[in-house]
Amino acid sequence: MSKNNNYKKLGPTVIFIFGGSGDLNQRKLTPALYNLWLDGLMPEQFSITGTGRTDYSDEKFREHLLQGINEFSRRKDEKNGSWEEFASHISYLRMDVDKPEDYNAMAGIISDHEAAWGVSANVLFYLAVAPQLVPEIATNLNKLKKAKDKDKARIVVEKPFGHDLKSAQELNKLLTNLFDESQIYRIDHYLGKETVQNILALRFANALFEPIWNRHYIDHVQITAAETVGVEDRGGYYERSGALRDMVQNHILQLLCMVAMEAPVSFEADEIRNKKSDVLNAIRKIKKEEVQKYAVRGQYSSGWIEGKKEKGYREEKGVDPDSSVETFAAVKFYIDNWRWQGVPFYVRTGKYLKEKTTLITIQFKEAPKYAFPPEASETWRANRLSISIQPEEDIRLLFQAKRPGQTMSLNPVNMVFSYADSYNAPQPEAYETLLLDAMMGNPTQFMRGDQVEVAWEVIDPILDTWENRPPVDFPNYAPGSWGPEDAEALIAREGRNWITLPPAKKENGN
Ligand SMILES: NC(=O)C1=CN([C@@H]2O[C@H](COP(=O)(O)OP(=O)(O)OC[C@H]3O[C@@H](n4cnc5c(N)ncnc54)[C@H](OP(=O)(O)O)[C@@H]3O)[C@@H](O)[C@H]2O)C=CC1
Ligand SMILES: O=C1O[C@H](COP(=O)(O)O)[C@@H](O)[C@H](O)[C@H]1O
Repeated sequence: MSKNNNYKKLGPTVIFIFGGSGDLNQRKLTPALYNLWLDGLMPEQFSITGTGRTDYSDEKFREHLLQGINEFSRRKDEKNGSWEEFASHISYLRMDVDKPEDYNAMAGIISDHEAAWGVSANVLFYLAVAPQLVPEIATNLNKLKKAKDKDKARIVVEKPFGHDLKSAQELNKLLTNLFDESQIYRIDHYLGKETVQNILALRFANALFEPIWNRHYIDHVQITAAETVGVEDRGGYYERSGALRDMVQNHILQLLCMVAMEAPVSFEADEIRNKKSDVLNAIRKIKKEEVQKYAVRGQYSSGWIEGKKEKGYREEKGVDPDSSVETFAAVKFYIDNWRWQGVPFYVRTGKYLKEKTTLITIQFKEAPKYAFPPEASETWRANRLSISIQPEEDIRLLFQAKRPGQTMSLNPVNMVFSYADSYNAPQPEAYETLLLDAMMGNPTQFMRGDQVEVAWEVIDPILDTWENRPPVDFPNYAPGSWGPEDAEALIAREGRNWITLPPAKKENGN
């Protein structure tokens, strides 16, 4: 959003990353800042300080981050001195967020930079830590004079925001007591993905989809966010989270909002957020006694993927050997408003699934009258719009076509828009877009407090029910599968099936 529209040169900025020694910083945040710097989008004067309890020297910390650049960044270290120059802006501060005295060093870092630069700097506090640490950090930050400067200081809070509705409400209350709402950036990195932002362009910059984008023409919507990795080293975090909190409460509900929202009248931050809030408010709350009908949970066992034996979730580091935390979740939602009444939205997400794919499918209804001979085609459900968010980045419109030949034989074909074929330039990563937005003070693609709370209201009954009714059949899916059988049944009993897509280039040759 920020890049072309209203990019302006940023003022001197001091960045602190709480959780600097953690996975997110190594995997996404530092690579994003590095790419912004390579693209000339970082401020002229800036510093980045990572924090954590791990005992790093500045040098070791930079080495750790360089590994992340080489493994995860869209641009690796080209060994031309760029990384060294960028890394000279990075330092490490060993601190425990629970110790108020450790925050004094932060005040010192800010004032040292301001003295060296001769200006009052902007400060970005990025909280890349588990939600239970956020209240402590926010309370301690509030004692720093600079953090209270609403024109200069911003606080980015990672998802999940809170642990449930109650804690999210408490956290919102705490943060808005301590800081001005304009300083608080609740991040959901899916909102920074190019392909996600493009949903707004697809829907609201084209007139052709709107007339059919409703219950009269759409049979159902599917959202799949599948990963081929397990929880890796994040067992400690995941044990307090699970798939529903980690992915559905935030990323998946935000995707659902993008598909289901009404047209905004402007691109003002609050206008977009209001339209999304309307969707979240209209999602039917699942009654506790109906959770089993609407939601399915799963946990991966040990098993083989690509010739390699993988551990079951219960054997992962930091995980309780009897854990009932779900690594897979599928839910059927309904949105009770005029546009979507009666249209099911099936969503699913999980670790160690068969494919890495984030895919939104809009399945249109059957043709009202099929004049072709029945043998012409096996399917009447041929009209489908597939929005591939990642790793394929394309949009496909599936429709029936006549096969060449003397018989009337039909088969579905795709009209494809592919990012790679249409644009040469590499796409920025989500965190690049969002970090730039946060530095610029553009909150459009961040969550407002009320949105987060309503999303918890949607999820809480499922969480409560699952927590109070431990699963009897865990583990219940093998790595490399599409999750538990019950997830297939959730959709199959309504005469539908989960849709996955082959790479676009292979699909049309049939
Ligand atoms: N990893 C990812 O791909 C993504 C993560 N997120 C979110 O980011 C957040 C962090 O996740 P992730 O990086 O994976 O988690 P990690 O467990 O890898 O990192 C947690 C960080 O918190 C720090 N920390 C924990 N306790 C303290 C303490 N008492 N004092 C100081 N620092 C502390 C750790 O530092 P140390 O151990 O050195 O003390 C570490 O740097 C989560 O909310 C997650 O949902 C969001 C999107 C993607
Ligand atoms: O927020 C999270 O997202 C990642 C998946 O992000 P993606 O951009 O690679 O799709 C997920 O692995 C992680 O568990 C979760 O915390």
